[in-house]
Amino acid sequence: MTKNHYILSLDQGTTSTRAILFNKQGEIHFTSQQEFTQYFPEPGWVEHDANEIWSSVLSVIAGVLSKRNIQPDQIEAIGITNQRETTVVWDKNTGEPIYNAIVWQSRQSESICHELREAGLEDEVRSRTGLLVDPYFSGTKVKWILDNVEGAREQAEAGELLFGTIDTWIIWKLSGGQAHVTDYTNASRTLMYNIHELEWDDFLLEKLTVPKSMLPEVKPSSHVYAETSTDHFFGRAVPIAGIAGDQQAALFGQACIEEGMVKNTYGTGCFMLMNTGEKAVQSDNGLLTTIAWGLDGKVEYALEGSIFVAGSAIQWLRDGLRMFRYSPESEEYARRVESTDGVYVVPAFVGLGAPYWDSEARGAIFGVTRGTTKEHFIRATLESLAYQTKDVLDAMEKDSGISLKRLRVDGGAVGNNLLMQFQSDLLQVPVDRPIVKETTALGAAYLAGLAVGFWKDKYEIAAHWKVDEKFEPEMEEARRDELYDGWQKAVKATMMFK
Ligand SMILES: Nc1ncnc2c1ncn2[C@@H]1O[C@H](COP(=O)(O)OP(=O)(O)O)[C@@H](O)[C@H]1O
Ligand SMILES: O=P(O)(O)OC[C@H](O)CO
Repeated sequence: MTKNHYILSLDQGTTSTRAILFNKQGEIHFTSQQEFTQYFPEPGWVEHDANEIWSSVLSVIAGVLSKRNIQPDQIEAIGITNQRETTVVWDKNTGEPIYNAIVWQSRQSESICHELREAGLEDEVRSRTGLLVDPYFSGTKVKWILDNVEGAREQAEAGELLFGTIDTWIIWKLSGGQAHVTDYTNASRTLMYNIHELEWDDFLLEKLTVPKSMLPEVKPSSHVYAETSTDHFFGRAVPIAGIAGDQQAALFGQACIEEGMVKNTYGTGCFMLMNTGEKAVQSDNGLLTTIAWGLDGKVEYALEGSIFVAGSAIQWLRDGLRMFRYSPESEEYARRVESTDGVYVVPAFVGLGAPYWDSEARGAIFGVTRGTTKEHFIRATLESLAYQTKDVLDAMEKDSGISLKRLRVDGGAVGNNLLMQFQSDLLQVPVDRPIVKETTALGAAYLAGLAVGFWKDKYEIAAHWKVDEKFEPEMEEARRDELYDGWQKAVKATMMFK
């Protein structure tokens, strides 16, 4: 009997690591998932242990292979997708990280950003990288590590340290230290990469005082970068053939391959991306310009609205306030009330991202009365995901001149039907949830599969996309406007309170 063949996708997210096997039809054959520790050493700081992340990768790979008795020769290639911007610096000789991974959400490099702004570098940063001066991106995190870890700068200058986003770290480990590599999408999130010239930017590296010797080689998103070292349990060299930052991977997995197509992912944060084709559209409304992928010998771009806190607000209700035990229960509670009764939660726990970019804002709650219950509170927190999405979509429509016809959605929180319906009501456009919700992992699998001939081209892939449920707008526009007006006032007040 002939054996089935698969692409193994490794999705290293902010809160968990997943390994998913995809078959030729782009369907999930098996998934293994593991959560790992979140460290909050100071208010507004978020860190991970890079070694724990690596262990979680090994454990989920073992999970998919052993549970389904998959032989390594059934894996045609590996695709990697990752939480972006999260920064690891390690010693080239020992392979040991010299500090925790500084997570994309973390604010500890705000004072470095302040200095860059004071030095008048905002326009240079924007025109070269498509990004803003904000602690979100990797560049100031690398500088923070070099400035704060004893001996790090000397070691970096002696060429002994390597920097990587999580894709780079995982490939370094999987290849037994053979490959120090990333792809265009991840490089485009570092604040150190020129997205037009497609090279590390010497001017910005000098301003950030980051030695170029630390940086990985940048390659297309679909490419054979390395092979797994036989030390790991594959027992044979499996090609690592796809890399994309998780939001770009989701854009690809959602088959948003035509200009003007948009997806929104509801995970820890919320990220809306619009494919802008070969044009790098610069935003006048607080969005980012980023590389969508490097494929078929060219680079395509996207406009992005990055929301820092989305599903993590639900986790905060669950773990911080202990309002329920499982995130999906948020829907049951929210359904027990007709509305929030005027309560708004602005979850600016680590500042506000797009389109406001206010690093110093912190979370706020408005409209609380003696009649406010836990149910109102939960509903208001869920609704905050949809309101933040509307803020970003309005900016995107202005920048692109395109008005959205439908929104493709994915990520952990799209299982929440109340949220999806409210999102459609608020945007007044249909929201389409696909059958395969793991579009991030799927996008990385597609990129890897294309590099090794498992799939022919992106059109074959796009034909796999199928809708599971469509949410149509039901709310009257006047009601929608009234609700959104309240949200805008709440955000304004949040930003004033410092
Ligand atoms: N039914 C649900 N309703 C609301 N939020 C949910 C629901 N299910 C999961 N979530 C949230 O989604 C997030 C997990 O999504 P996921 O895409 O796995 O995140 P990430 O890739 O950022 O780690 C968690 O923050 C969780 O609280
Ligand atoms: O891990 P996620 O899915 O929340 O994604 C994180 C983003 O890549 C941050 O830019």
